[in-house]
Amino acid sequence: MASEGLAARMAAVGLLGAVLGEGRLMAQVLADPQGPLAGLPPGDRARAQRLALAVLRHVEPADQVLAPHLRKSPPRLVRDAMRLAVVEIALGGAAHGAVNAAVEIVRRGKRTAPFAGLVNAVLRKVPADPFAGLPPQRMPRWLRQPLVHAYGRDGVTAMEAVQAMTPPLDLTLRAGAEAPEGAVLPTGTLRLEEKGQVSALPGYAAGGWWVQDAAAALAVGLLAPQAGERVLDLCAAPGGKTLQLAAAGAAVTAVDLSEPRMARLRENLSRCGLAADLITADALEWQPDQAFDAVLLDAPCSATGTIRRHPDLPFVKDGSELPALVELQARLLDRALGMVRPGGRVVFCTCSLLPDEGEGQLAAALARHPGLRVERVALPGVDEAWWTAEGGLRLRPDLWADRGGMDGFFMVRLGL
Ligand SMILES: C[S@@+](CC[C@H](N)C(=O)[O-])C[C@H]1O[C@@H](n2cnc3c(N)ncnc32)[C@H](O)[C@@H]1O
Repeated sequence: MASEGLAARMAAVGLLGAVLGEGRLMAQVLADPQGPLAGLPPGDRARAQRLALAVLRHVEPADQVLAPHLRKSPPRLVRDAMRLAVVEIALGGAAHGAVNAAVEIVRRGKRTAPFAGLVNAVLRKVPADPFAGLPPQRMPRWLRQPLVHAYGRDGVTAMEAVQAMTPPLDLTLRAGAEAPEGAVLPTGTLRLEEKGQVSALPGYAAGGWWVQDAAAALAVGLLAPQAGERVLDLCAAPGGKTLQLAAAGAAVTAVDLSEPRMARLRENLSRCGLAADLITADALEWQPDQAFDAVLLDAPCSATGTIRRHPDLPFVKDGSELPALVELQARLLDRALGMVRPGGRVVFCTCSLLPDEGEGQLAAALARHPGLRVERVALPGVDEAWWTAEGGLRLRPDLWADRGGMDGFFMVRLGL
């Protein structure tokens, strides 16, 4: 008899194979119509995704639990099925269900079936609290090293502890909007612990809120758009910040290179009853007719600040894209500075933990543009300690750790 939840667990193991075995990003695998979730009902899809993400947050400790019981490494699918069972047990799932499912998944494959006995024997030895005393999963070396240099060993361990947690769901609210029940953070973001389906939450259809991490929501606060101002959102899609700018009453032009991402921005604007001028173009080439009062540049980056939401990233990326990204960010920032009127302002931000994509970009921009000033503005709920000596905001996953943390970001406002 197929055990309950088997289809979702098999799909989760399929997702793990795609990420850990084939080096594909989770977002790509989820969007693949032939991918491991093909044909699954929505509930199973969501469960499979949740389980795979949970395993990706704990691969290292799960392997530490399994290692003493394995003389040699079993085939990938067998290992992933065992990792899944260990993580389920660690997160409080019923051990018998998790173990039976892993055995069944392994039994179904011709090549893996001979390992069913081993899987059963090993998983029956897993204690009720398998991760007790184990450190959280570490970030890969290419990333950890510069982070230890920037934030110290304890700082990085604190970030890793938050990255091991399931992140809360953060919503940016419009004034007076109907919203689900949650905790309002000091910066105004509404935080929900229990997620479920986003589109089923109160107020979704009315469009009074949208999903956006608490840290990401601060960039628009820093820009402080005024009603009627002409604001350019450069690298805008899928548009969490575009919506904020439009909701503030600014006349927004949103530019992004990616048509599929722009389609999502269009949908988001339509659901929320907001408007912006959308332009699909390369920001390195596109030229506006007239300068803007303000520009928000949310530049493409390593996204290392979002690992708690995208735990696949450390297994897929190796840091080799970094030099090209750093160069692109600098070119985009120079473009942004050229599109704002004298006396205007630019906010530069990246969802990266790496100083090369944040503090380093600020230092380099100040050196390239001698007239540029860093502007600090009062932001409700923002701790004084989050500002850097140079006037940027350094946001880290371990800030508000007891409330569920926040994405890593660097942001700075520049005045011309
Ligand atoms: C960090 S994401 C932007 C997130 C967005 N601001 C938001 O709040 O939802 C970076 C974006 O930059 C876009 N991008 C990358 N290179 C670009 C370029 N040369 N010109 C325009 N957009 C670009 C990507 O398509 C991606 O959507």
